[in-house]
Amino acid sequence: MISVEHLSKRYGRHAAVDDVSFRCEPGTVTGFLGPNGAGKSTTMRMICGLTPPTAGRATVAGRRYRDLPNPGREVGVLLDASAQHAGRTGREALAVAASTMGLDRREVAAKLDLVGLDAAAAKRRVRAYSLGMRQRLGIALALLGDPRVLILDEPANGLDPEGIFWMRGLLRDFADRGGTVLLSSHLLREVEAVADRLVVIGGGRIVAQGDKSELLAGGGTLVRARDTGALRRALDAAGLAARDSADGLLVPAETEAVGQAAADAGVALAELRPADGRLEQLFLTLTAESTKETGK
Ligand SMILES: Nc1ncnc2c1ncn2[C@@H]1O[C@H](COP(=O)(O)OP(=O)(O)OP(=O)(O)O)[C@@H](O)[C@H]1O
Repeated sequence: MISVEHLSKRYGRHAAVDDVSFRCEPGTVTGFLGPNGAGKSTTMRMICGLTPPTAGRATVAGRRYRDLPNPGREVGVLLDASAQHAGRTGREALAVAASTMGLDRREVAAKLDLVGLDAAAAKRRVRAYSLGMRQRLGIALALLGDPRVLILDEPANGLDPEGIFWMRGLLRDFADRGGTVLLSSHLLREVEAVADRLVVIGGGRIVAQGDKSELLAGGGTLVRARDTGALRRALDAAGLAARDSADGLLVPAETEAVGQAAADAGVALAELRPADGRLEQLFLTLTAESTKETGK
């Protein structure tokens, strides 16, 4: 369990994080979502005791991070995969951490295996690792002490599509066995695929939080046919109001009702899907604003 209560961080006059509160429960993956510069890393660093908050408090498993007697056994952290000691081999990096935590050396081999770093990769120095390999090593380090909580900042960065798929499975499995996961991303689709809950941050403030399905619902249905006129008449006949959108017709109804109306009228569809909901719209606006501000 992670609890964040009214956390704020100011740098001079700039509020990097402003009165942020949320909780992450056991058995769930919480996606911490926000555009670049929104305050995700600063919040995570405060949870892990690396940045002192200006106000507020964060606890992991009921205690402040720095009060945990053996933090690596309680919470696995991956904040910056490129911050690992470049001169060590992957195996050495894990062995050093295992000895600090008082773990059996066998854990090193088990975790290398779990994250898919083979014997040859384990013998190479970290400076020769790709970003994807560093992420895998970082995840191995986070999992080393078999913690019940994982805090991962942009763990999908640098992973290839197969790696991203693998990581989603790993995090889902971790949560399904009762673990608590907090992971950040600046990409909605990336966290949407694995998260149960979403916390959305923009300009240092929480702008939305809740169950993923609730936050993503409510957009209606997007439908497209080659014969738009026939589709419009079919929807009319079924009593469904439709309006034009850039991608087709937008209908404030479930996909099933829209598909049925088209089928009843014998209209062939080219596309039928839930339309982007409020969260997508909100997130697009946030991202556009941050791009304007930062020029990124
Ligand atoms: N040490 C610091 N000194 C001054 N300003 C900082 C510092 N660390 C972060 N900031 C500022 O705080 C804001 C939030 O940054 P943060 O890194 O937490 O955002 P983020 O959501 O993690 O984005 P990114 O994905 O780009 O890292 C930004 O405006 C950033 O410039």
